[in-house]
Amino acid sequence: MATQLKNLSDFSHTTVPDGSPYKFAIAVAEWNAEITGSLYNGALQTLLKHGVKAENIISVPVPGSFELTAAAEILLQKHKDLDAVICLGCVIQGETRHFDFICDAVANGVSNVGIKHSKAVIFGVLTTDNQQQAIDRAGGKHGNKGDEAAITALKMAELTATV
Ligand SMILES: Nc1c(NC[C@H](O)[C@H](O)[C@H](O)CO)[nH]c(=O)[nH]c1=O
Ligand SMILES: CC(=O)[C@@H](O)COP(=O)(O)O
Repeated sequence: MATQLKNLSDFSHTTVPDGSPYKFAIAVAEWNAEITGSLYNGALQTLLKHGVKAENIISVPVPGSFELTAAAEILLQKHKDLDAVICLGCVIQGETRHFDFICDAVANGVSNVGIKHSKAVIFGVLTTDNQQQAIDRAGGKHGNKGDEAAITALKMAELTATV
């Protein structure tokens, strides 16, 4: 379903687990900081709203979305008690194919890190044609992808703990 047909922050249709037992890390890219800052605030507030203790949330900045894969690997290596890692970024198409390489690298990279560690690594990265599309998905008319990423992390933490 395209984002235009749903709101990234509407979870009234689903049950969200209690987050109090779980520990999360949030890695945030500094590129497009005005966007990623909104994603981070959305993810953080959503985790806290659903019972995650502030002391159980590790937040780390990385230079760009390409570095999110390395951050997820480092965090899961150093913090064995993490239940999930949320990766937040915003990649906006420029004049060259650099966009394609970054998006492919991050999507495949964070997926592979999660599989390697048997922990959920959440792909909370906006990959947009332009700035307005990013604004619309970082607290704008389509909601906040950071909220969605946090809800996904909570659900996957419960799955990992209960299967
Ligand atoms: N153009 C964007 C970037 N580019 C930087 C890369 O992510 C990376 O930091 C660099 O290639 C060095 O390894 N990053 C974003 O997150 N968003 C962009 O739009
Ligand atoms: C996604 C990017 O790296 C991109 O914004 C960089 O812009 P350009 O492709 O014009 O160099």
